[in-house]
Amino acid sequence: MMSGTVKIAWKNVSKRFGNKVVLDGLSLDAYEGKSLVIIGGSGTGKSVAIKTALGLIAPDKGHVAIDGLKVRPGDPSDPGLNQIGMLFQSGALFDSLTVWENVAFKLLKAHKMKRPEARARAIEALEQVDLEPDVANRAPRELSGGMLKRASLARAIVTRPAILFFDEPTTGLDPVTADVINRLIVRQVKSLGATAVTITHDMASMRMIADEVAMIENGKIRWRGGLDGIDSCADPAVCAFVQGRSIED
Ligand SMILES: Nc1ncnc2c1ncn2[C@@H]1O[C@H](COP(=O)(O)OP(=O)(O)OP(=O)(O)O)[C@@H](O)[C@H]1O
Repeated sequence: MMSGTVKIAWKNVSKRFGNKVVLDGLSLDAYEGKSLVIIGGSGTGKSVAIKTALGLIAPDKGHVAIDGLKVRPGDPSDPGLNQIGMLFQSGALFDSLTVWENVAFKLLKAHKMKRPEARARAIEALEQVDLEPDVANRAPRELSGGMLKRASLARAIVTRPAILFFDEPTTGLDPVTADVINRLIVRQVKSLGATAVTITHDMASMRMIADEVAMIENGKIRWRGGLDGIDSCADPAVCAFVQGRSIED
């Protein structure tokens, strides 16, 4: 088990939709400056867990704390929520704005930054995801799928957030773009000290980016540990999942 300062803590979080229990007393810590990867079968509540930390879904029971302070869902002044950069699975950009305006959206709107400075920051973020500065003035519809994903990632990191959430960042990407994304996640954590929480089904990506892995099953954490625990098959269900076998095999 890891030690250090707890940045994000899910404390006994439960959430149901109708009569479907999705999270059932989920408790999990994400440590400062570390990369936590969440794995688990489809529909087990991984995205819902992240959305409770983003303040987008309010738990029925329990709570999420950032820096020891309870997150206030929907409150734009919440100090924890303001530290978060998020790469959504869809990663949609506004087509009415240029790429740089999309990337700098939060700097322009929330931080009220002047346009030349915000544009320079956007170009810097685009460079970090290996996109050329000439992409800045283009419309999102002129970009390929992989370039869009990179631009969405640039938007997530442009505010230099202390916390980054990635929901399936490499899904549907070619191996080269997936590698850029993986390296970027590692760089954000290792050089900039960010805390990263990533949901992924991509086991190669998990191996590249994880300091620790947590597996969700039936709305709670089934297992957590390092990659060594996966390789030594500390929990047969986890190693079956990672190897892509059903547990009956
Ligand atoms: N806003 C909502 N209203 C109703 N049901 C929801 C809502 N959000 C999620 N769910 C349900 O909660 C369950 C868990 O969804 P979630 O998106 O967290 O799964 P996941 O583990 O991220 O799955 P996947 O790996 O397929 O993305 C699903 O059955 C989903 O339909």
